[in-house]
Amino acid sequence: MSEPGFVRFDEVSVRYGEGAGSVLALERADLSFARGDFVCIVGPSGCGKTTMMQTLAGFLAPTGGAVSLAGKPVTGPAPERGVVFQQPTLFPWMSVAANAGFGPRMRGENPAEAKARVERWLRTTGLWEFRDRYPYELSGGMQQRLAIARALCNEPLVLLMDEPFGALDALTREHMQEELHAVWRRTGMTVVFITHSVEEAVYLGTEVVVMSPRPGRIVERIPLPFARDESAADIRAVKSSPDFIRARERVLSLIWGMQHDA
Ligand SMILES: Nc1ncnc2c1ncn2[C@@H]1O[C@H](COP(=O)(O)OP(=O)(O)OP(=O)(O)O)[C@@H](O)[C@H]1O
Repeated sequence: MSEPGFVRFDEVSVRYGEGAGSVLALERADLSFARGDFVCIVGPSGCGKTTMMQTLAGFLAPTGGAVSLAGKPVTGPAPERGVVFQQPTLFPWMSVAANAGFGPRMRGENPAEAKARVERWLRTTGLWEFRDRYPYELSGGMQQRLAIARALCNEPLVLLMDEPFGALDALTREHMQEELHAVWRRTGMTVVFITHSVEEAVYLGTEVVVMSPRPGRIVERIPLPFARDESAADIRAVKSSPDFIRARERVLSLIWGMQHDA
């Protein structure tokens, strides 16, 4: 079922600007993974995580190498690649349901099908009873759930998340991690997730990808068992288990070592 090259970064380099003042943000980054994987990218600040994700989103063309999804080169943004940012970019004048259904509506999809999909994802993200409210009536966590529901209403092949829980308080963040994990388990979707929280990455990821300081390269890929463990639904139990703490410390010491050597 799963294709190892579902998402591929082939020797991807990105240089911002030209000449002496230019910045090489990413240098021949190579990464490939299968459909259904939950890939968490971590690394020191400024190492090129967002740059890498933007090449997959199609917001940024690499200066070298190529990015592909499901065998097709990425040449620009498309609904098959849903993006969720740290700040939920919602339309304040639209209701929750209208925000969620924006993509399908813009593409002129069959209204009954679009409506069913909106209901499905608003129910999945616990927002169905708030469907007639407006973004300002929602908490920060609910707004971010809506941003996720809106991306999922486009039925993307891959969901790209750049520090999606970075602006939330610690308790809400943990709750959101649990919810995202449950949605991922239920749907088997493919996720690329950038985070500064190693604990979050180790809990959510089927794999943690560690990048070097700028220019960013992939220095280590660490497969993780926690996300796929059937008995691991209880976030507190997982995060306090000795195996989890060992894995978290391993990733932390890798990043710590790189920052120290830099
Ligand atoms: N538009 C731009 N023009 C010039 N330099 C840029 C631009 N965007 C990013 N950079 C530089 O490229 C490097 C990588 O940035 P990027 O945002 O991808 O890193 P990051 O790992 O996501 O950082 P952080 O963890 O701090 O969010 C940084 O040194 C940054 O200053």
